[in-house]
Amino acid sequence: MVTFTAIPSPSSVFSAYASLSASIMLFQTVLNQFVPRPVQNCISSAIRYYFKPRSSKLVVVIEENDGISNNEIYNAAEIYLYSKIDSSIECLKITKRPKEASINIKFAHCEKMVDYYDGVEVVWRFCCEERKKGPSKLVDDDSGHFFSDFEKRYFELSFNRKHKEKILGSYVPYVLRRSKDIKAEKKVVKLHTLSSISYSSSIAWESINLEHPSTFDTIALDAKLKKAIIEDLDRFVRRKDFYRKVGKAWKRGYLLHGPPGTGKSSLIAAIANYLRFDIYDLELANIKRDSDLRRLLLKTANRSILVIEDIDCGVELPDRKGPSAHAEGRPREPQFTLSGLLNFIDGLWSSCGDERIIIFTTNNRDRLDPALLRAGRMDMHISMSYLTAEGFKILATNYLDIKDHHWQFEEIGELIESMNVTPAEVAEELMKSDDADVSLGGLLNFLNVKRKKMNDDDEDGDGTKDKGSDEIDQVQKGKRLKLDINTDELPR
Ligand SMILES: Nc1ncnc2c1ncn2[C@@H]1O[C@H](COP(=O)(O)OP(=O)(O)OP(=O)(O)O)[C@@H](O)[C@H]1O
Ligand SMILES: [Mg+2]
Repeated sequence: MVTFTAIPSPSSVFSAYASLSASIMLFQTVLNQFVPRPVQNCISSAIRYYFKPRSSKLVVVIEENDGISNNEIYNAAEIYLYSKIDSSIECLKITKRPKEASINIKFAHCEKMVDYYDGVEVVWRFCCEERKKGPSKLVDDDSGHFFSDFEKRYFELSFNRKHKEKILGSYVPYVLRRSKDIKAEKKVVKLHTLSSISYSSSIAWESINLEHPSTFDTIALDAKLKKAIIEDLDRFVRRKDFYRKVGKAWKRGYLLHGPPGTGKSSLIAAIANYLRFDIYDLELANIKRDSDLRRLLLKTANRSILVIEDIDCGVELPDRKGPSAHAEGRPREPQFTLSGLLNFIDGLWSSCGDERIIIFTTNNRDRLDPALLRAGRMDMHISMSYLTAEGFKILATNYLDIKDHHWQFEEIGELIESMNVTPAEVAEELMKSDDADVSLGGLLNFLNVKRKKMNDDDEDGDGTKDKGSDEIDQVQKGKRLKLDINTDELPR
């Protein structure tokens, strides 16, 4: 069977075209004459929208500022992209403020960067335009500094629209997370101490950069104890959801106890440097009232360490039963009390702060109020004690750069094990010369003199060594570094 298809003749095509053009012209004339201008605009943009060829690209604009506050995603993108700058970038600008440790890098002109996430290509474009009208704005640069702003800055993030869910739901949160980590790495750790305000009787926090070089590598500690502390800190910082789930405040308390010069303050600095947490050094002797304590503690920031050194002798704390009697028999003003401190630790601050560490130090744990020692208050009791032969090797590596075994190590190690010598004493000897042989010779001499003095004292006295506390008893029995963890309190 044969079928015939009718092919339109050129004249019929031309006449159809002519009639279509005539209809469009008629439609335009009607539109111009009878329809108001705003409605005309709406109709034409709707027509353009429906007949425009569809692009597969989706562009997301991330402005620096929404007119009121900074855009967190913009700041995060800035930090994230600077960490990925490659040779394609032609011009950058750098800044550094006096209190910052490292330089800040920023794009100077419009730039384009390509990134890949889970196999998907994303293109970032940094755009920077001069503001056309209006006064320049004051902009907070995310570090508490304000500057006048003549430019409008934004990022354009473009990708294939079929990956919209992946990019907005997972890539953008990833950029936010990465920027937080990069910021934490760069963060300058601050030490906040109390100072009195000249025009009033109150006291306030004052901060300086913590330039204490102590780290877990430089601190002479029993390897197991060091590992346990690091693991405890790591567990603590990653357990946000756990603390929320069990309804516990996200805080952790450590009690460091041990003789002077055994590294309690150095360990605090090592913890702060490890976590990049600020330290708030609370000197109890400066605090007069509970209300001052509350005010100061409320001013401390999250991700910080509150330190109370020498808790046993910083201040005579009235006990928890209330005001004690004054020397003249009059009741003492109910001012700063131990219960105020403990209430705060247990309650007030716990409920309004996140990622807080509290560290108490003491030279003598036996002298502490039992209220401070009861289970659950301090999560970990860390005993810092006299130097061991193993600890000495860490100090020798740090101070003298001796990596391998030195011929004097054995003799020094044996002497150290046989007496109570603090890391501070040994560190001081090791600092006396750059020459390892000279330093170690000096240390050996120091240890021998100390040993002889100890023997002489023993002969003069009742034949026992000067122990003074239980802790030293444990040292004599070879338990040099002890770690008690209140295991009930440990999140698993
Ligand atoms: N365990 C240690 N590892 C490395 N260095 C140490 C250690 N202990 C002490 N030092 C050295 O001794 C100095 C004094 O130590 P640190 O101030 O940390 O002792 P402390 O236990 O806090 O003493 P105090 O009870 O008197 O406050 C430190 O600056 C450090 O150089
Ligand atoms: Mg100290």
